[in-house]
Amino acid sequence: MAVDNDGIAVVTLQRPPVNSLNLDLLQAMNNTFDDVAKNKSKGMILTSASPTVFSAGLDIMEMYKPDPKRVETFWVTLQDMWLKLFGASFPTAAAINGHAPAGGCLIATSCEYRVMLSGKFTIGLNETALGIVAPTWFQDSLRHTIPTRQAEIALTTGKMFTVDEALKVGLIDETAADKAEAIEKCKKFIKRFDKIPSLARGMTKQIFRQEVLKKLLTNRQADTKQFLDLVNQPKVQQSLELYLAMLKQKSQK
Ligand SMILES: CC/C=C\C/C=C\C/C=C\CC/C=C/CC(=O)SCCNC(=O)CCNC(=O)[C@H](O)C(C)(C)COP(=O)(O)OP(=O)(O)OC[C@H]1O[C@@H](n2cnc3c(N)ncnc32)[C@H](O)[C@@H]1OP(=O)(O)O
Repeated sequence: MAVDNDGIAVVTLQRPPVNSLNLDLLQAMNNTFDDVAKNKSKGMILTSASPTVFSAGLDIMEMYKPDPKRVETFWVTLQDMWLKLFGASFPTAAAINGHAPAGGCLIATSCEYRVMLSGKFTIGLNETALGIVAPTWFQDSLRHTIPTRQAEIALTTGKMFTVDEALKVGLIDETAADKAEAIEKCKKFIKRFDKIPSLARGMTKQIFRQEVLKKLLTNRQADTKQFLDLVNQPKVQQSLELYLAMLKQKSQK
């Protein structure tokens, strides 16, 4: 992960090939979010070092034949990442310079503003299409971004939106021709707050988001147990094995 700082922190996810979210990347993200808060940056922009993938979502290898202690730490660290990002008092924006399926979409929808590169990229919560249920807080992040009815249809169908569709439904706020333009547009959004007192802004955002945050905070243990029960089911392990094989086969074509 690289951080440039000109008052606005540009945080670049840098875990080739597809920025899949494993324990190490999530821990690095959490440390970075803490640093951005401590450094009193004007705001933070999340982007990717890959030219085609913003983030492929959760690293499936963390869930396949997992070590019991590590997989629990993995989930708790993912919860922490979301609580820090969705609940950040500083302004946040995502310069989405590639595909953003599942957990990649979670990161983007946890930010306050999204600019995505025009092109053949897709974004969405595709969990149901993979035979799994998007956790409540994943669903809440989407419901917080697009109209409830559109969110329900997208979640139940596991819809991956094209860039045009995402713009139309409000899943992204703007498009850009390239990464530099996406970052500039995100900076422009963050600079809108230059004349707004940051304490009032931050508290207003937290009040606006508190219901959703509280839901996970009060249900953390149950949410973790639900995940662990699911991931340890032989049938789920079988599906993960098949899915991994399918991804490998596709990448070798
Ligand atoms: C599937 C989960 C099933 C069960 C989970 C069970 C229980 C869990 C319960 C609750 C959790 C619910 C929440 C889940 C949220 C998630 O985020 S799950 C992850 C979902 N992500 C995806 O489905 C994306 C899969 N990837 C892709 O579609 C493409 O890779 C992508 C469009 C992002 C990029 O395409 P491309 O540039 O062509 O790259 P390749 O496909 O060729 O991939 C390059 C190598 O990267 C490996 N890889 C890709 N995605 C992942 C991943 N998410 N985790 C680990 N590894 C991944 C891919 O296999 C290639 O590897 P190789 O080079 O062959 O070694």
